[in-house]
Amino acid sequence: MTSTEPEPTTERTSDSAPVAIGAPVLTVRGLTVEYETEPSVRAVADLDLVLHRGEILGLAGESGCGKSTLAYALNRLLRSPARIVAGSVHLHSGETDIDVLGLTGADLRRFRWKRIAMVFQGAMNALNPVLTVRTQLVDVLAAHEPRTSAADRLRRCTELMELVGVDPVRLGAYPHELSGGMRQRVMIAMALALRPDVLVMDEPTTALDVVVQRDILRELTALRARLGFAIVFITHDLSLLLEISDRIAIMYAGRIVEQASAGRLLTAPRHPYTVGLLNSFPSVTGPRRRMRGIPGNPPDLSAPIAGCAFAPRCPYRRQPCEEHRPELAPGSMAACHAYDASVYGEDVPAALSRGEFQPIDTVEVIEA
Ligand SMILES: Nc1ncnc2c1ncn2[C@@H]1O[C@H](COP(=O)(O)OP(=O)(O)OP(=O)(O)O)[C@@H](O)[C@H]1O
Repeated sequence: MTSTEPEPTTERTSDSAPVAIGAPVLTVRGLTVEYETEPSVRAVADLDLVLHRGEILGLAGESGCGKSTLAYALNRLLRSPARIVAGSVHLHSGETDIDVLGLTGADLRRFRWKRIAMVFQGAMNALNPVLTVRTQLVDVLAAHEPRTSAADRLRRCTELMELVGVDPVRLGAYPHELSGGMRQRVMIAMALALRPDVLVMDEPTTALDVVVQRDILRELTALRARLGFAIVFITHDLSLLLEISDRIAIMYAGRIVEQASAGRLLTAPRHPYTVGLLNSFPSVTGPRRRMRGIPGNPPDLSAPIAGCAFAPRCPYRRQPCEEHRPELAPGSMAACHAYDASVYGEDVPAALSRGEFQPIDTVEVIEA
């Protein structure tokens, strides 16, 4: 059992229903994605991830760290110039083990929506403006389950609308007759129409006001408890992820640098980047603290990175950080040399253990 493969647990969700987090449903190994531009951009690098049945995995990181590229790769939705250059993605559904990167043609079309469905950024504007909600939902069902009768499809449309909290009388509405929140709920209904194993959500609620956003997310977590699908939820809003996720993976420069339960991440973050992110937003429930952003910018992913990609912005960097890349090894808590005294040259800095992040110009940076 490694840090990327937690023990199956039973979590309690916001609706108080116990959720069994089960066996792996999606396993990603060594995934590497490049944009073949001039120069090429390595947006996802050697990434490992295990998602469990019924789990909500939050994926956080600053803009440009590769979150969307990863999401699109999982669902085989990447378009040129993006290319998956290495790695594997396997979906485990019952007795079936699907090699996602090996799918082509009709198998690939069947896989999308049916196994992994996606709700992406701005999805609520992706509904066809000249078709009613009913027609669009029926189209998804008819395309993937052609043997069902018209009456069955209509019954299913009503069920789906009820599932996402929209009155089924709205099935006859055109998208412009619905509020943003309702359109987003309809998109979630479409994504759930074929009972997927995994729902990938890329910034699905950022365009909505906070109250509507929270309502939708509360219902979504209740739905996964009832239906048992797993969710990969992507946003740069770490405070939101801490509320809804079972587990959180922090991405930086195309790699996962820390992965932990939401509770552990909040109370005992390990990677200096995670610490920096946590110090960048106000805590609603925790103690008041001075907020500081992380100075500097993420690295240019078109240039080779020697050592730790975060080192130039890290107040705890030492010489080895600039020379060798730290790995998120099985069993390790964070991809950071500070947790390996044999490389770092001293014990974990006390300020890092306390979860403090000080901008580099206000602390003494110790070079080995
Ligand atoms: N079509 C493209 N051609 C070249 N490079 C691209 C392309 N799309 C994305 N990239 C680059 O890939 C890297 C990862 O981008 P990606 O959109 O996956 O990050 P992200 O974390 O999802 O960002 P955001 O939160 O802003 O959506 C960035 O450096 C970006 O500039």
